[in-house]
Amino acid sequence: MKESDLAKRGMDMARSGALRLLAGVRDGLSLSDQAGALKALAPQDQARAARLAAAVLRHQSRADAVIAGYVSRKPSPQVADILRLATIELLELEGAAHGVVDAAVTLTRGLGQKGQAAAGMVNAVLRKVAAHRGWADLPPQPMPGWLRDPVALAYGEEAALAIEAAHQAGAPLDLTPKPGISVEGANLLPTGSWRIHGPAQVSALPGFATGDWWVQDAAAALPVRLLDPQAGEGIADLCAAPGGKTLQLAAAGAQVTAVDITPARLKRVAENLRRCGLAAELAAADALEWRPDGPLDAVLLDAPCSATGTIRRHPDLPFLRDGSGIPALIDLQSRLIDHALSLLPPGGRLVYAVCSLLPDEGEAQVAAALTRHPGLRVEEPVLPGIEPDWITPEGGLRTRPDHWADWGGLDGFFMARLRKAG
Ligand SMILES: C[S@@+](CC[C@H](N)C(=O)[O-])C[C@H]1O[C@@H](n2cnc3c(N)ncnc32)[C@H](O)[C@@H]1O
Repeated sequence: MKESDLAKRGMDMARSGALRLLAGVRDGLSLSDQAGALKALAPQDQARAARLAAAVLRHQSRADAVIAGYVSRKPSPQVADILRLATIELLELEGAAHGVVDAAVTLTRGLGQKGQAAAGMVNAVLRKVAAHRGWADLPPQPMPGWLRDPVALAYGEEAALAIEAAHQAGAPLDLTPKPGISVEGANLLPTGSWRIHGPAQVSALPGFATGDWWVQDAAAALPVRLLDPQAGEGIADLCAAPGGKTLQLAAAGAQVTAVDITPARLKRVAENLRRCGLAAELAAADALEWRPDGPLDAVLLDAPCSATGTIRRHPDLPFLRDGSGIPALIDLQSRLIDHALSLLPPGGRLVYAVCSLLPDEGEAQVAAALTRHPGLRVEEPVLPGIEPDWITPEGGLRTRPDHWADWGGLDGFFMARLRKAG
């Protein structure tokens, strides 16, 4: 087969793979749930399929707005995804019109009898889409109402739009190195993380095999920096998997116990520790019931949350959630805070963190903990590289995807360092 035929075949496989992933998301499966679904494809085609599916999820509302101008009635869900994929390839990824349109028509025909009937429409619509002007002026995909309303209320309408633009732009690759290590080919960020822009195969990067660093968003690396672990301290990492923060604590020389309720996820902590040559005790347990064998100096509680701060990396999240699980998460978070505090001696410190944009899971949780626990204090963050406006009135640290816009943003997190009464 000629090289150009091989490339076309690979691209066609990636497109079909992307459509399978999108159908999975419409059926309620996350992209990471579907990690093994495209095993039959070559690794580079799997990666391309995942990138195409993510692009459709990031730009869906913009693609739908363009397509709506050229269709007379609503297409079936499968045809809608084919039209969206082709529209995004044409207008966002600047794919060659004839190749993209032909591929979309072939994919539509592959849907059986109904597809045969729709193929002519797909061809006609996409020829008009290819000539469409004004794509860049369309607003970014809005967050769903259950998320947008509280975000706009908390940070303002302008910030909500900037957050949506950051979701659309996606995220760079951030790495946390072991102390004293520089990462070849990456840029050092002010907070100490290293950043790589553009697509990268993580396992092929220098330093991966030798365990010099691990993948961790620059914001996700801040809770451990805020805790300021010292060599030899006994620290519990509650809700630890897949273990980015466990690795940071262990690399600082702390005696870490990593607790997680999901044994399969705890296995990933073990794998990450092994690759990086670091050690921690692992406990598969409900953090609400777990108690340490000996005294602790500090606890890190990276609580289960809505994960709405990570939409740049998980563009499927807004399509999979409807916000109905948030009250139960808020209740669990406050019980976890109370239990974490009960594990500490007087004067011990707790860092509470969530990768959420919702103040109810962050700022409000800390305010409520302060009223439930007289004598508990918030200690203001003193960390290299953080911006003064990330510090909240109650002394926590709030990062948002639209922060550091010129450097590629960072995930939405809230964290606070709490000191138990002495
Ligand atoms: C936000 S993730 C933690 C990320 C992790 N700290 C890191 O830095 O890689 C939340 C974790 O909480 C765990 N989890 C949820 N409920 C739990 C509970 N009651 N006890 C312990 N772990 C729990 C989940 O299995 C999940 O791995």
